[in-house]
This record gives sequence, structure tokens and C-alpha cells, in this order.
Amino acid sequence: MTLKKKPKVYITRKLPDQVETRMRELFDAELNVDDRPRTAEELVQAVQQCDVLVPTVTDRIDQALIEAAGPQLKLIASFSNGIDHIDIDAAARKGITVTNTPNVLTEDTADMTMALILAVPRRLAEGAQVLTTKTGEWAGWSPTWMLGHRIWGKRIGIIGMGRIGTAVARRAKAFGLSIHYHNRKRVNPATEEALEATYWDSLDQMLARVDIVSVNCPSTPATFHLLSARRLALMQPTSYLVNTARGDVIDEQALIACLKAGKIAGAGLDVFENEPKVNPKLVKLAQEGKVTLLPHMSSATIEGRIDMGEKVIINIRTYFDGHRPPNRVLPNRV
Ligand SMILES: NC(=O)C1=CN([C@@H]2O[C@H](COP(=O)(O)OP(=O)(O)OC[C@H]3O[C@@H](n4cnc5c(N)ncnc54)[C@H](O)[C@@H]3O)[C@@H](O)[C@H]2O)C=CC1
Ligand SMILES: O=CC(=O)O
Repeated sequence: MTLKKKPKVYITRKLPDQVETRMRELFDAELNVDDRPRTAEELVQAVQQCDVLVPTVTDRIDQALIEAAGPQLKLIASFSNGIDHIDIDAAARKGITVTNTPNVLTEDTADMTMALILAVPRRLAEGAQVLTTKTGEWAGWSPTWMLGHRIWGKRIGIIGMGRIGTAVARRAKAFGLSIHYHNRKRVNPATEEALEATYWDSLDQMLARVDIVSVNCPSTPATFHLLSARRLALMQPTSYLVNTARGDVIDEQALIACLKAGKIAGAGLDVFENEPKVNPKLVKLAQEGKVTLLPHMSSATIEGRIDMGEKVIINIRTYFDGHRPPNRVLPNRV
């Protein structure tokens, strides 16, 4: 699809300066310099005027919005890896192409997942807090104070052995964890062999046998509350749960109940069911040292965000040059 004039591109959030500069050069770009999240009404107005919408994970691109779009809207080039905020089927029905930005944030997200895997059993946030709130005063080293749990030699169970899950497995192996995973399908034998990974067809069985569970699958109808009250109850009381994927893969209320009852030892969460709201009960559990909470920042590196912007630009350019954009998301492929 070739446009004679520059495509009108509506970007919903502030992006790194160099990405915005390039977008201004290439497109008729409407930026959001104040970074105020756009309202549903503003998004409706935008899709009635722009050729390309560049949303992020904080925008809801649902069926109603897509149906309200004008005929000129051809492409939704999301500045995100996950695409659960977009109704891909509704877009396909309207002939709108959807793209995302995979790969470039894999390693950053895996790093932060590993950071949580280390932080929760080793009480990193609690320890850091001691010196932050007490203005540097503490009683000094003690043989029995601030004891956490060793992760070396333990078993990690990864749910979703895709790009990020595999990158987490590589890191975890280097930290002396044995790798277990559950995925829609088994990964190729070479990857399994390199990671010395054990595949569990049954998620239930894996949950009962591992010490740390890492959630790395997308949010889809099939993964909604995949970690339900029943499945959380299968985990060992000494085990930990880390989620850097999407909040709704875990039944958050059930997780809170499990943590309060001591049915699992702790959790590290970067994502929440009702972002940006965080359940106050989770905040309280964080204050008690039972969970470590991060504000959805697993992919937050400047390098990653610039690369994501570059991918968005390539997807838009390729589309308007008449080719299939490299990161096209197809319906029913989530
Ligand atoms: N916290 C953050 O800042 C970030 C979070 N993410 C999240 O991480 C997710 C994963 O990203 P990638 O690894 O790049 O995706 P990917 O598509 O490479 O991997 C996802 C894996 O999950 C598996 N899967 C899907 N449905 C499943 C199910 N029902 N049961 C078991 N396995 C299932 C897939 O087969 C695939 O192997 C994204 O969808 C996004 O939600 C991604 C980037 C940053
Ligand atoms: O959560 C972030 C993403 O890009 O997906």
C-alpha cells in the first residue's frame, strides 16, 4: 500500500527523543510530548483521522475502538511485545494490519525476571529498605539476621518457553537451577539439550515439583487465570512465584490468599491484573517482605525502547512500501 503523502501516524505515548525525531522526519507524526495517557474518546478521534495508530500496552484497542476507525486506518503498529491490549480479530475483520516489537526486549525482560528470581528468596528489597529508611543505621552483621533461601541447586519451572522464557532458562541454568518448563508445545531437542531442560506436558505436575515458578507466557483467553486457586494450591509451601508476563495469567485474589496463608513462600511481580492499580493487599504483603513488587518495568531500558521505536518505524515503512511488515501479528496466532 503506497501513499503519495507521508502517512499520518498517531503515537499515543511519549517515546525516546531520537525515536520521535525520526518519526517526525519520516511521517506526519502526532506525538504525545506530555505523555498523558489518552482517553478512550481521544483514541476514537485519533482512529478517525490517522493512517497508522501507534499504541502501547496502556491503551485498550478493543473491538469498539476498531469499529469506530475511519477507512484510512490501515495499520496498528504497537510499541510493545505483548498484544493482549489489541483485539487482533476485530482488526483483521476490518482489514487492519497489526504489528508488534518482539525480540528487542527479550534479554532485558529476562534480566529483570532473573533479578526477581534472586530478589525474593534472598530478601533483596527488604535488605535495601533497612538502609534506606533508617538513614544508614543498622545493628551490623549477625549470623541469624536477614536469612533468605539459597537458589543454587533448586528447580525452576517456566510457564511459556518462548523468547523470554528461553532467555530466563539460560540465565537460571548459569545460576545453578535445573530447568523445567511447560509450554503449548515442546521446544526443539537442541534447545532442550543445551538447557538440560525437562518438559512437563502437565502444568499441574510441574507446579507441584518445582521451587520457583516463572510466568513467561502471553495473556490470552487460554492463559487467563492459568494459575488459578486450584493450581496455586499445588505449589509447595517453600516455593516462589515470579510473574513478568501479564497480571491476569495469575488469579491475583487467589495468590494473595495463598501468600497470607503461607501456602507459598513469596512472589515477585512486575505485572498486575488491574494496572496501573495495584491491589492494596499486595502492597501490604510487600511491606511485610512476602512479595517484591515492580511497576511493570521489565523491559525498561533506554536501549530497548529505542530498538522498539526502530521496529515500529520499520513496520510502518515496510507496510507503506507495499510489503508485509516483519512483525505482523496474525489472528489466532497469540
Ligand atoms: N513485563 C514486561 O515488561 C514485559 C512483558 N512481556 C510479556 O511476556 C510475554 C512473552 O513474551 P515472548 O517470550 O516474547 O513471547 P513468545 O511468543 O516468544 O513466548 C510465549 C510462549 O508462551 C507459550 N504459550 C502460549 N500460550 C500458552 C499456554 N496456554 N500454555 C503454555 N504456554 C503457552 C507459547 O507457546 C510461547 O512459547 C508477552 O506476551 C508479554 O505479555 C513482554 C515484554 C516485556
Ligand atoms: O510489557 C511490555 C510489552 O512490550 O509487552
